[in-house]
Amino acid sequence: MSGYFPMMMQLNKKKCVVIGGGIVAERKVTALLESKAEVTVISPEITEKIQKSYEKGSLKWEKRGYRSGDFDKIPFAFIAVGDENVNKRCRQEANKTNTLLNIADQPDQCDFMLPAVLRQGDLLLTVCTSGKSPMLAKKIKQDLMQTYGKSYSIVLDTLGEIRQDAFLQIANQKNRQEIFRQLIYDGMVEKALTLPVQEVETFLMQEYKELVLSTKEHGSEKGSEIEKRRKAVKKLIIGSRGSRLALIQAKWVQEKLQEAHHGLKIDIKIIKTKGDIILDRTLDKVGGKGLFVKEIQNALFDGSIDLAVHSMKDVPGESPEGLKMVAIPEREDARDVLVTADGKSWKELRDKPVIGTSSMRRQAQMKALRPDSQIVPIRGNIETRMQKMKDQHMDGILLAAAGLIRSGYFNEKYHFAFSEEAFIPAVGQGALGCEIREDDVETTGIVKVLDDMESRRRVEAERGFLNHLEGDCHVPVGAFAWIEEKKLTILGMVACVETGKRLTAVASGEGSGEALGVKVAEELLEKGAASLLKRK
Ligand SMILES: C[C@@]1(CC(=O)O)c2cc3[nH]c(cc4nc(cc5[nH]c(cc(n2)[C@H]1CCC(=O)O)[C@@](C)(CC(=O)O)[C@@H]5CCC(=O)O)C(CC(=O)O)=C4CCC(=O)O)c(CCC(=O)O)c3CC(=O)O
Ligand SMILES: NC(=O)C1=CN([C@@H]2O[C@H](COP(=O)(O)OP(=O)(O)OC[C@H]3O[C@@H](n4cnc5c(N)ncnc54)[C@H](O)[C@@H]3O)[C@@H](O)[C@H]2O)C=CC1
Repeated sequence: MSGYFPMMMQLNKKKCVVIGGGIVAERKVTALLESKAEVTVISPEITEKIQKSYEKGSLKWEKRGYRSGDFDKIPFAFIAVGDENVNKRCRQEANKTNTLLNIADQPDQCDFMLPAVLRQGDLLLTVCTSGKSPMLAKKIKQDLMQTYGKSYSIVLDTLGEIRQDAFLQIANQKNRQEIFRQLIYDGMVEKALTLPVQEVETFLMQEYKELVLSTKEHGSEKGSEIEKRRKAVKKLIIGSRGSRLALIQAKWVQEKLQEAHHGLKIDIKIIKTKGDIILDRTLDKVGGKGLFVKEIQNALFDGSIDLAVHSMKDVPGESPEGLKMVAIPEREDARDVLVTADGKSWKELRDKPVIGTSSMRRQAQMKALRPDSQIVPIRGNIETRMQKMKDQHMDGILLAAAGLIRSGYFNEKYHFAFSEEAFIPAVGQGALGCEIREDDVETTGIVKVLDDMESRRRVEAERGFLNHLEGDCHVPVGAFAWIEEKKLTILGMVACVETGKRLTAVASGEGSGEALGVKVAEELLEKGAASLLKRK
C-alpha cells in the first residue's frame, strides 16, 4: 500500500516555480494556471503554449537554467528537466527552503505527485497509481469521462444550492441528511442526468421542495424557529457607502448575519451618495442629512439591494413609506472625542485653539467649554479629517468615538473622550440601522436577529426627541438615552451656536422610548428652546 496522502489544495495566488519548459512542464503549468497559482517558469527554452501564456501575462518566465536560490520563499516547485544533476541540486535546495518538490522523472524523490484529473465544473475526479503506471491513470480517467459527463457539473451545482438552503430551512441534521439521501440514492439524481441539460436544475429543485414540505409536515421541523429562517435560495445584497468606515460597518453586519444563518450568501454593493460627492461645503449648506442615505434608500426601492446599513446619526426623521428600520444592532460607544496631535484634553489646549468640526452641535458645545476656541469647518472621512488636522495645523478635531473604534484608530493617549453629559452626543450616534423594504418578509426574518432591544429603545427615545423638535443638522440638538435596571433615561439638549449656551432636560420612565423623547422635547420647548433653534 502506498503511503501517499490525498488532499485537495488551494493554490490560489500561491507562488509556484516550474523548472523546465518542455512538454511535461507545459502540462504542469497548464494545471497550475487553472488553479490560479502564481507561476514562474525557469528554463532556457519553452514550448509554444507556455510562450503564449507568458505573452498574455499569465505567468513569469526567466530565460535561463536553474540556479541555487530559485526556491527562496517558494512553497511548491516542479522539476521537468530530465537531468539527474539538476534534480539533485533542486532536491538539496528544497530541503533547506522547505519547498515541496515534484520531480517529473524521479518518483522516489518527489514530496508529492500529480494525479490524472477529470474536472466537470466543481466535480474533481483524480486518479493516481502511486507512480506505478501513469498511463493507466490516464486511461482510467478517460474511462471515467464516459460515465461522468457535463451534466454532473449542473447536478452538482444544484445539489450545492439545495444543501445551502437545507442548512437554513431544516434544523434537524437527520432530516437534512434524509433529504439528501433520497435525492442522491433514490434515483432522483439519476433521473436528472437523463434530462436535457437545461431541465436538470428545475427538476431537482422541484423534487427538493417537495421533500422539504413533507419533512415539515410530518417531521420535527414545525417549530417557530424554522419559520424564522430563510425560505428560498437567494443572495442577500447589502448596500453601503464606500468609505472605509461604512464598509467596516457593512462587513460587520454581513459577518453577524452569516453567523446567525449558516450558509447564507451575502454581497456588499457600494453606493455613492450625494454626501460622498460634495465634500467642500458643510452639510447644512447643501441641504440636510438625508444626503448620506437617499441614494441607498433608492437602491432598496428599485430592488438592487435588499438591506441598507446606515449610521443612525445620518438617518433623518422616519423611514420613507415602504421602508422600515428592521434592526438596530448593539450600539457602540456614543461619545464624542477630541482628537489632538499630542493628546491634550480640552482644558489643556493653548489660548484660542483652532478646532475642526462642521457640526453645529459640536461647535456649540466646544464653545461652551472653551469660549475662546476658533471653529473651522472640516469634512470628509475620518482619514481625511485627521490628515487635514495635521496639514492645516489645527489644535484638534471633534469626531465620534464609535467611528474611531470601529476603524481601529481609537487611542486613549491621543483621544480625549467627553462624558455624554459634558458633551451631549448626536441623536443615534454610535448606532447602526438596518433598513429594508417593508414588504420583504424574507429579509425581515433574516435581519431581525441583529436587533438589540436596549439599543433600539435608546435610539427610539433620542429620535422621538429630535422628531418632536423637528430638528435637522442645521439645528444644534443632541440627546443621549441610557438604560439602568430596565429604566430608560434621556437627556436632551438644544444649544446656541454663537454663545454655546445649552438648554437641557431629563426624563426617566419604563414605557416607550419615543414617548419619553417627546416628553423631554416638550420640556425644552417650555424652557424656551424654540428661540434657540435656528430654523432655515
Ligand atoms: C510519478 C509521477 C510524477 C509526476 O509527474 O507527478 C510521474 C512520473 C513519470 N511519468 C512518466 C511517463 C508518463 N507520464 C504520463 C502521464 C502522466 N503522468 C502523470 C503523473 C505522474 N508521472 C506521477 C505519477 C502518477 C501516477 O502514478 O498515477 C499524470 C497522471 C499527471 C500529470 O503529469 O499531470 C499524467 C497523465 C495526464 C493525463 O491525465 O492526461 C504518460 C502518459 C502520457 O503522457 O500519455 C507517460 C508515458 C507512459 C508511462 O511511462 O507510463 C515517467 C517516465 C518517463 C520516461 O519514460 O522517461 C515518469 C518517471 C518515472 O516513472 O520514473
Ligand atoms: N512526470 C511525467 O508526467 C512525465 C515525465 N517525463 C520525464 O520528464 C522529463 C521532462 O520531459 P519533457 O518535458 O518531455 O522534456 P523536454 O526535453 O521537452 O524538456 C526539458 C526542458 O528543460 C529545459 N532545461 C534544460 N536544462 C535546464 C536547466 N538546467 N534548468 C532549467 N531548465 C532546463 C529545456 O529547455 C526544456 O525546456 C523527462 O525526463 C521525461 O522522461 C516524461 C513524460 C511524462
